[in-house]
Amino acid sequence: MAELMENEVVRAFSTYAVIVVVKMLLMGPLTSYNRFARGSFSNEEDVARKSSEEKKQLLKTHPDVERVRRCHHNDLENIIPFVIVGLLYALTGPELSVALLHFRIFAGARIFHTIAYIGALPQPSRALSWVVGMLVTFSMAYRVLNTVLFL
Ligand SMILES: N[C@@H](CCC(=O)N[C@@H](CS)C(=O)NCC(=O)O)C(=O)O
Repeated sequence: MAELMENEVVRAFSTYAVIVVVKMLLMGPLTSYNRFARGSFSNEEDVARKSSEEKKQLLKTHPDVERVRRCHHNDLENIIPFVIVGLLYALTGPELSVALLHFRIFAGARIFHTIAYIGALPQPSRALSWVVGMLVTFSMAYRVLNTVLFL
């Protein structure tokens, strides 16, 4: 493992994988913040100490909370495949400059996707960032299959 970490591409991958995973993890606290700020809870036990009138108000969805949840869900759909495919890609021994280009574009695209989603920026800004991120993962998947295909 320590030897593997001496490989520059693996180190670059680890860096960008952690950046996008931490970004994704932060969607949880952002959801919680919005729940408290907007008064929107989804479980009876979360509002157990409130009066029944308050409970009725608080046990409701709020568009801002749902937006962050959808953004988080979209991260799960895209960042998990990036981490799995990206690790395999890093192990195929690509050129460092090409690998860095993949990792940087993906990280930039996903950070922009979050800004576009949370900030409700006009489309196609979010769609384009999603497509760019997905193309990076497909490009890495192509290289992995091209290198190791064994059916
Ligand atoms: N599961 C996604 C698949 C397609 C997708 O990821 N589209 C991008 C660009 S429009 C997106 O940001 N979708 C919004 C979302 O996943 O909530 C969806 O339901 O939209």
